[in-house]
Amino acid sequence: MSLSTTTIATQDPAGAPALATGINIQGLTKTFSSGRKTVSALGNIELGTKKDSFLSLLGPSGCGKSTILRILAGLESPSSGTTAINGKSSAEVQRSHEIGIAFQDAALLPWRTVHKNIRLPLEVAGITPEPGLIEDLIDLVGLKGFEHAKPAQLSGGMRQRVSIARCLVVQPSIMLLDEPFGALDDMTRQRMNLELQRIWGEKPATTLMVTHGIAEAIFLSDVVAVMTPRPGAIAELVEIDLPRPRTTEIMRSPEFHEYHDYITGILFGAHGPAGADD
Ligand SMILES: Nc1ncnc2c1ncn2[C@@H]1O[C@H](COP(=O)(O)OP(=O)(O)OP(=O)(O)O)[C@@H](O)[C@H]1O
Repeated sequence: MSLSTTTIATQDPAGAPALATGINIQGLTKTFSSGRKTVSALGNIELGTKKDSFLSLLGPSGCGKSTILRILAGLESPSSGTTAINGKSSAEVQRSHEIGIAFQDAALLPWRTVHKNIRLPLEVAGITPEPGLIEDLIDLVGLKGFEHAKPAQLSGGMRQRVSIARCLVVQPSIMLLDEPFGALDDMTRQRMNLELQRIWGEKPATTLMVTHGIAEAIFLSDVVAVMTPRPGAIAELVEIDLPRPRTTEIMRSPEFHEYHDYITGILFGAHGPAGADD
């Protein structure tokens, strides 16, 4: 297919530093050891994106997607190699409270209201929210009227919205999203993808999203990094050259289908069934 040449991502961040001003991963490997057993999760990851671009990691189950995200977030340490986001190390990023993280499980505190769950990261950081910030976020994710509801009173989609709002409350310049809508039904997931695109469009942030959804990855991303089975490596970077804002109609366009077929070919062609959702 006629994919554009990659201009906002690189598999050689050291050789193309201008293309790695966002995510910058060089020579990254990760081996887990427990007892006598060792698992080589990541082979040798070289990956760079431009600041404020949206990158998705797509690949077979167990290829190390979440491990990359966790290392970038500073929740896991690499066996070798270096990572940086927006020119900062994971430790610096963590200290500066400019990172928003959301996981598949909304992981809300059940005894706190929507408002207080969203406020939590600021409390932990000892930061007083600007007046109106939490209310604006509640509005942004479409939860007006539910400020004082507890998680148990919300649907799964609403809980994920709270989780996204909580991710945004630190006004992140970096977003790390680990299958944020993986647990939702297709329709809710599509609505959430539209919301996420809108939110990201209003305040761009260097973003990495782990997903199993090929369509979701194409819809949201500037670049999709397709990974090989474990030990994970980047099979190919696919730049998604579709105009923004993207609408659900675009998902029915020939261009979208072309990307879908192309990525499916990388995932399932060379390496057999690879475990993507759609
Ligand atoms: N803390 C850990 N201890 C031991 N092994 C681990 C640990 N975390 C991850 N692994 C292993 O590393 C490999 C990569 O795991 P990871 O969760 O990064 O994959 P993934 O691509 O995100 O998978 P999935 O798509 O199924 O969520 C897997 O084989 C997993 O079992």
